[in-house]
Amino acid sequence: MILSDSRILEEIEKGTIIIEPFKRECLGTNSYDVHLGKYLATYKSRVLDAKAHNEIEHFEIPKDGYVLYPGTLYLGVTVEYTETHGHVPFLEGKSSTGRLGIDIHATAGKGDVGFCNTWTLEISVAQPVKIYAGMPIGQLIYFVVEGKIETMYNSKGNAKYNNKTTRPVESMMWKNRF
Ligand SMILES: Nc1ccn([C@H]2C[C@H](O)[C@@H](COP(=O)(O)OP(=O)(O)OP(=O)(O)O)O2)c(=O)n1
Repeated sequence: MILSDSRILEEIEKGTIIIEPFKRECLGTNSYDVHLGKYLATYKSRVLDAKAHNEIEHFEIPKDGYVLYPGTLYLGVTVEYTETHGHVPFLEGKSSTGRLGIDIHATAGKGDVGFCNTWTLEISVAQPVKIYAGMPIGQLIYFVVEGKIETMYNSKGNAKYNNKTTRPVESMMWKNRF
C-alpha cells in the first residue's frame, strides 16, 4: 500500500515523516516532489574499483545551468532532507525528467525505515541535457511496512548513508566485507 496525500500529511503532523523544506504544492496525489540540490559530483577516476574507496569531486551547478553528457555517472543530491520512521520511502523519477532522458537512480530506489538524510541521486542521461539547481527531479513515495522492524536503519551499525549531508555521497561499497 502506498500512502495517499492526506496520509502523508498525517504522518508529517505526527513527525513520523519529515521533509525539509516542505511545500504543500509539492505534494502530489500519492507522492512528494523532490528537487535537485546545487551540488553535483563525479568520480575522480574513470575506472572504478568496487573494493576501493572511489573518491569524488564536488562542484556547484552554475546559476545558468550545467550540461550533463552520456557516459558519465553524476551524483546529485536532493534539496530535501527527509526522515522516515514508520514507512518504506522510495525515490522515483518523474515522467517529466524521464522524458528528457534523465535517469535519477541507477539501481537503487528503495529507502529504509529509519533513513534520515538527503537522497543521493545516481544520474545518467540519454543525450546531452542542461539541468538546473532547484528543478523538480524526482518524487518520494511511501509504502506501508508489514511486520515489526528489528533493526532500524538509523541504529544499524552498518548504515552507510545516514550521516547528515547536503552533498552527494559516493559509494561506500568498500565498507562491505566480500
Ligand atoms: N538512490 C538512492 C537510494 C537510496 N538512498 C538512501 C536511502 C537508503 O535508506 C540508503 C541505503 O540504501 P540501500 O539500502 O539501497 O544501500 P546499501 O544496501 O548499499 O547500503 P546500507 O548497507 O547502508 O543499507 O540510501 C539514497 O540516498 N539514494
